[in-house]
Amino acid sequence: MRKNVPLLELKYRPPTHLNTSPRTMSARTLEAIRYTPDHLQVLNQLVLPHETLFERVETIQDGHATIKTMKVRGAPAIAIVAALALAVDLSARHKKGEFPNAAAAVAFVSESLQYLKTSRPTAVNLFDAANKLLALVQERGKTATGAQEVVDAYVAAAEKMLVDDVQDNKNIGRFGAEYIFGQAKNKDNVRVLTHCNTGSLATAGWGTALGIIRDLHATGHLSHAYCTETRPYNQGSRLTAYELVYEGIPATLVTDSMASALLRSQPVAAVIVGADRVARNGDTANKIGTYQLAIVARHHGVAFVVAAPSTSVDLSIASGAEIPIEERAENEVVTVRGIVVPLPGEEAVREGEARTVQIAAKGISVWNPSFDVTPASLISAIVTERGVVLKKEGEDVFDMAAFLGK
Ligand SMILES: CSC[C@@H](O)[C@@H](O)C(=O)COP(=O)(O)O
Repeated sequence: MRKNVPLLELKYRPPTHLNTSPRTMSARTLEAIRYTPDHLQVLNQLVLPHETLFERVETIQDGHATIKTMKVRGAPAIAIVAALALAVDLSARHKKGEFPNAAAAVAFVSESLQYLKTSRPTAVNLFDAANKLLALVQERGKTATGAQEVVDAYVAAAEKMLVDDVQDNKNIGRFGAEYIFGQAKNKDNVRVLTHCNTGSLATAGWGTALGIIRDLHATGHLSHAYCTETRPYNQGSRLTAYELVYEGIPATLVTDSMASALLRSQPVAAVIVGADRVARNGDTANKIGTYQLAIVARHHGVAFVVAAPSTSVDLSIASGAEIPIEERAENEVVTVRGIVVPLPGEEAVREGEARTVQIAAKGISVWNPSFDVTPASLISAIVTERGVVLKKEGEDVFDMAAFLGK
């Protein structure tokens, strides 16, 4: 067996005042979305891990801005925040008597969903949720005698999305953990690598790829998790690392450029990632850097597992070539945000203060695609809440339509 090389261990500890979730499988799961009827608060992920700041979302404009600026991010969480932002806005307007009849409420829902869909382009969950909610409200509008029935139907469906996502994630966690443990060669030393953030902060709770890691840990089958930094936005070092430390899961942070060296030096059983959109053939768009991890995993004979709810599957597209890839602002690449820490010998001025600093040469041009597409041929399995999708013997692609019975 290969010797374990000690790698940089996570240094910071999360604040102790964070809220905990009452969900059954872990009393310590973080939450990004706090919702009670008529009241929505979203954890501002731009200031994590240094600050815990919940911000109120009252209107669809608030919801749109929260998603676009990535205060909330992660495919399932984006969809749920959009749905709930409209739920609280719709209810408030209805209470003020803004909808004279059912048709007016349906029209407002339709326009609002159209607007919310313009917040971010790659993750399909937002579009899937918006289309389902619109269809439901249009149907209800046909028989409703007043706006109240339309509002009630919309709010109930949006709230159900929040509840269902947690349960779906727990099923993904269970199926994925069984699959990875089942195929691991060394069951006494199951190590996994993950990319970006796919945990409680990226979903309604629990997480997809990180949900599998939680499940492996909860069942005593995980030896160690590695998470990438995930440049340029650092969802790995800021958010996944935070969740792993918070939950007490044995974990080590690596920079993105260390993945090949890690897979050569450690007995990693699987690379596990989330998805923003899965095409009919299984090609998967996920956070930039996922594709190169899949190539590295293939080179080292390591399983490459995608974990996503079926709401991330877009059966309307044949392959990943049709997935729109969001390009984001240059400043995400040339700057980093953090808190001031004194270096040895340095005077500790303004220690702990949040700062954004320029790290690249001024004037350099930047390309900042937020996602890339991993071809199905490099993916070993796609884990959904309905089970594990595998390729047929000798085939290079998945049949997602057949798996979903469509
Ligand atoms: C369960 S979240 C799955 C993906 O959405 C996640 O891996 C990812 O790529 C998130 O990207 P982000 O740009 O942070 O929204």
